Amino acid sequence: MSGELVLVHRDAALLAQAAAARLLTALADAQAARGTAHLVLTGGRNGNALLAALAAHPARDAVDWAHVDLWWGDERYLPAGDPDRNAVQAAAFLDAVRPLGARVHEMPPADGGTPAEAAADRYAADLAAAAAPGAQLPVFDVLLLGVGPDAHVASLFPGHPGTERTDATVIAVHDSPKPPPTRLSLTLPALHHARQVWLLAAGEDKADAVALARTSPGAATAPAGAVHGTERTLWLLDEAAVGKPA
Ligand SMILES: O=C1O[C@H](COP(=O)(O)O)[C@@H](O)[C@H](O)[C@H]1O
Repeated sequence: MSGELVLVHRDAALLAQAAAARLLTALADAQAARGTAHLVLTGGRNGNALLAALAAHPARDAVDWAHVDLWWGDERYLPAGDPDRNAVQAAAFLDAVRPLGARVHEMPPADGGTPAEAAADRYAADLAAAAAPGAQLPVFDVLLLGVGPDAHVASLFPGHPGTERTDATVIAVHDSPKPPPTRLSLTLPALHHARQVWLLAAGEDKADAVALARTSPGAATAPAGAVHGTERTLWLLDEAAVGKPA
């Protein structure tokens, strides 16, 4: 099992600022070690706040963005440009790093005809194309996961069949308990292809999910507690999400 660390910041804004600074260092370290960095992005409140802080960070360009691959852990399967797509909510960050050469791998948007399964297969193929020969996935340097109030991560929801899928790296998720109902998600085995997993949670409404996940009851009950990095698993929380002052 990888090393696990819990860091608690005063509030959500500080959490986003501190995580952004930490992420820039992690990406620069990955590039120093391997020349390139693979980062998996998350949607949701905390993921969006982190990306906004990253885009505005004075040390943003300490990272060589021309050697960064940006992936998504999940996406809401909606048409391109829909304001509820994770990639659209991250547009300010993506628009800041694209001109610097970052390779942005968005999950396919719904086009009114392509089944979500075909879109998932397409993203799996994109991932495989970036992997070492014979592998299905690149090794992600940092994988960001926003923890939902029900302890879901990516689009893997408690009690939902997606948490059990081991036959694919990317799946279509139907009847999601959180709108929209159709989503694309990396599976648990794919999420485990990361050196560092960072779980983000801020706010009182996340306290129960964090407490439950930290007891590791299993993926079917709390997917957030079932994802671990091969080198490190980092819980990045604010005081409200731990339910008491640190
Ligand atoms: O729908 C989603 O929600 C979660 C967490 O969102 P939050 O707003 O409760 O923080 C996020 O991890 C996931 O990427 C997203 O699609």
